[in-house]
Amino acid sequence: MNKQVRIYDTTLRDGTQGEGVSLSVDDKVKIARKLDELGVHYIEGGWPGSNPKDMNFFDKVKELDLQNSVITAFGSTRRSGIKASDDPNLNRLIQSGVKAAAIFGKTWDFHVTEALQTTLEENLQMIYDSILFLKEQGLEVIFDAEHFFDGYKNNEEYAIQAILKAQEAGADCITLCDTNGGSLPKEIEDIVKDVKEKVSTQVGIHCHNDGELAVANTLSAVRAGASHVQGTINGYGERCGNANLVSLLPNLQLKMGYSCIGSDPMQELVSISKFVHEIANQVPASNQPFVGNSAFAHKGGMHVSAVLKHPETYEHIKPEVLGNKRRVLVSELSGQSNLMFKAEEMGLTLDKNDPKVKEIIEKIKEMENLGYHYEAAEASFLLLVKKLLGEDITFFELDHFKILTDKESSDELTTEAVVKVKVNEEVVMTAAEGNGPVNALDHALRKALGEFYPVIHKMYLSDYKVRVLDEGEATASKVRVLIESSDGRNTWSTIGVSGNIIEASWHALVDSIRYHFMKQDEELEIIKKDTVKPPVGVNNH
Ligand SMILES: CC(=O)SCCNC(=O)CCNC(=O)[C@H](O)C(C)(C)COP(=O)(O)OP(=O)(O)OC[C@H]1O[C@@H](n2cnc3c(N)ncnc32)[C@H](O)[C@@H]1OP(=O)(O)O
Ligand SMILES: CC(=O)C(=O)O
Repeated sequence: MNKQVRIYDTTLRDGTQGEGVSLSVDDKVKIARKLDELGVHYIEGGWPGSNPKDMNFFDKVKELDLQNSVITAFGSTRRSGIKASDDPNLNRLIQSGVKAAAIFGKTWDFHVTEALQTTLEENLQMIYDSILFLKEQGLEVIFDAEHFFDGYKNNEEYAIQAILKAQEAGADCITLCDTNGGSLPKEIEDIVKDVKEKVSTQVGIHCHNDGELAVANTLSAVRAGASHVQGTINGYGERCGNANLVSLLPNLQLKMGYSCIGSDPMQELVSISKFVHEIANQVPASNQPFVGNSAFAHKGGMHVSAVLKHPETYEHIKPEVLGNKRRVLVSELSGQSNLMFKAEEMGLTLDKNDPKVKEIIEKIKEMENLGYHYEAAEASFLLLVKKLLGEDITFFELDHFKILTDKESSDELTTEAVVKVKVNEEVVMTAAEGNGPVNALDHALRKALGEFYPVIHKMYLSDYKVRVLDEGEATASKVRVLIESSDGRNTWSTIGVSGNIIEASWHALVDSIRYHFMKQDEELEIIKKDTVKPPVGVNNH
């Protein structure tokens, strides 16, 4: 049996009801294009009766040549006491030019009397009239039965009456909504089963995540017979969000065997999740299931040892099928397996039985005890390993540096750094200004080294983070400095730890520069082997 589930994405409507999420029309169009590539069946674009931006979206999206998705507009049943044909909201749904509309209506008696402040009978009539009106205009109509599960638990007879009204009016799909997000998977499953016995129309599910069960509840509804699934990319949505489609899709398709989207688009899940986070200006959670950076990151030595033998020992699914990848972290919790994996990844030849392996692991643990955190600074980790293996990755040595910060009466704060370094037995001293001590040091060091290694000008610092390690010591605390650097193509992270923030920054800075020189050196070797001229500015020291 080919089990099918229709995927209904509401990132552009319910997703934008999430705090901090605001999308421009262009953002919405870009996301719609991606969702179509992903192969969702419906894209709910917004509420045309709510604001001009959403109406604008429906105009713009017509220009896209969508291949897979039907654009849907959202609205509500007519206002109480007026004709459906006179309701501005319903009319805007038609004016938006969509082929499908989703309207929500009340199915919980409490909401009818308290929120709508109308009679139970009038609400049923509102549902009926609104759906009929849209059907008469030739639209496919999805009825979102708002608060259905709470309604069913409080007044089952009325909740069922409400959805039967929607069916009678010709709704194409009745979506049962756990609007307050408080239901449990077993309740959802039992209620959906009961509904499936009572209605012949397609049943859908729309769950909120207030009990952190939106995905589980949605899967329970599907088990009970729901075949239309609503959710949002990354789970954005009102309050705690909606069912996360990024988790639902692999669960439904790869674990439960439902056909939702193709297997090729499934491999784009990581990239789509990141794309939407980026456009919505949201910071992705590293531990986001399936697609997060840490979703397949193994840290404990025991885990790494087993994963290297058989990945399925600690992985519930293959990362590649979602476009993700396996990572191994190095820390004080590492064993030799972590080191061997990293060494291979970094192109180092290391024999598992070499006594150096144990020495390196011990050194890592010792350094982490001092406050180093190598999983966040892989470039420093590589330099440490190379040094312990006896490779010369020094490039230059510090003779000394001095920093002078001057606060003038004019309130101007100036910082100067003087750096004396030794390169190939030659001593060079430079001075430079900066907007702070680290910046001044960076400038002075670049001046000093630029003469010997012009490639230094190809790199720049892209991020600088400081963390106080033992807050109890107040200004005498130890600090950890993490520096991220880039050459425009690659980025790398380095670390320094000290009781003095300038010294910690110096260590991180020096590691960053050494790593860059080392990489340029390796690149030069490769280029030389390919008998191509070295890039301009690369020194063969
Ligand atoms: C469960 C969900 O997520 S539903 C979607 C919720 N999303 C949004 O609300 C975002 C978009 N909303 C909006 O832009 C505005 O709320 C609008 C334009 C739709 C309405 O704005 P206003 O007319 O100023 O009304 P307001 O938002 O204060 O109140 C909503 C009104 O709709 C009524 N209403 C609520 N649900 C329904 C319904 N299903 N059918 C008919 N009327 C409804 C309420 O009773 C209330 O009526 P009242 O003004 O007579 O008390
Ligand atoms: C329709 C909808 O968004 C809800 O009931 O949560």
